[in-house]
Amino acid sequence: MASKIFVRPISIAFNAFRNYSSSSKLVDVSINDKTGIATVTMQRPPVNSLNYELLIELNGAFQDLGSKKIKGAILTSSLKTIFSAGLDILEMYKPKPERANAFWTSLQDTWITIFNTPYPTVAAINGHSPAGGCLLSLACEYRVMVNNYTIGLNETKLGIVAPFWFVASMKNTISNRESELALTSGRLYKTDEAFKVGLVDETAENKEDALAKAEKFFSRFDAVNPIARFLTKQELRGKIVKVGRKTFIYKIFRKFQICMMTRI
Ligand SMILES: CCCCCCCCCCCCC/C=C/C(=O)SCCNC(=O)CCNC(=O)[C@H](O)C(C)(C)COP(=O)(O)OP(=O)(O)OC[C@H]1O[C@@H](n2cnc3c(N)ncnc32)[C@H](O)[C@@H]1OP(=O)(O)O
Repeated sequence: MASKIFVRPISIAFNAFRNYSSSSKLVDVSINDKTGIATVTMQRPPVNSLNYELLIELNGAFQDLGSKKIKGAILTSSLKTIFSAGLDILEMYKPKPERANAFWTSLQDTWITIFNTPYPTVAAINGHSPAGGCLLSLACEYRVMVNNYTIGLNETKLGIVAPFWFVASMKNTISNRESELALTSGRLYKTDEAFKVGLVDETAENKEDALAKAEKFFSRFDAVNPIARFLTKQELRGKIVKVGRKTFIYKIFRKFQICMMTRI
């Protein structure tokens, strides 16, 4: 039996941008009472493009799950053929500086939250997952992807530069060499190709199969102390988050991105 939990309303999560708040539910969160597994489902048709509101809801959902006793969380999509199309291009087209700032902050915060959860995470990638969609899946600990879709950081093909924390997330998952080849060419991998290089950990026939495989991943930790597990995760991922969040370069880079966005 699955119980629903409410995602924090956008207006409360980010009062400074009340004008942009939305009451629509872009993220569904359910927790299976029997298994203790949470499923976080993005539901922003047509392509789950990541706008400010969706990011705020996603961040809130993963943060709230930190206060629940869950076994793990699965990130997936309600759409038939798309996991997420990445950043909402409309957010990058002539935005107001405040909106651009809020958008980038929400993107970075969401990445940090998912990358750093105390509980295990799996992306059940049930559709195409370019750019920011790929980033979301890389923030999870494990990826199961349905056959015959595409995934990757294709920014160079769009004439844009993937921020260094996108790159760091890729390098945290596949080799430096493969990351270089993939990022410089803006490669989108098909599911089987992504599996071969380790960008995804398992392939699946369909969404149900992906969810079942995702659930199975959590059983690896049945005999593991959750605090020891989390501290180990932090040991492995902490440096990347620190670089992503605090450095001077990060601040400069963000200013640069916002500057680019507001000038286009
Ligand atoms: C991108 C230029 C911005 C320049 C600004 C530069 C500033 C610096 C910023 C630096 C940013 C760095 C990091 C960037 C990360 C990103 O995530 S960028 C976004 C990258 N995303 C993509 O490349 C995906 C593009 N979309 C697709 O490949 C396909 O749409 C799909 C996801 C595979 C789905 O295909 P299909 O099922 O055939 O549907 P479509 O008909 O193509 O699309 C349906 C409608 O959805 C709209 N749409 C698609 N993607 C997006 C998106 N990312 N944002 C907003 N809207 C999107 C598409 O236009 C269709 O709309 P309608 O025509 O109105 O139906």
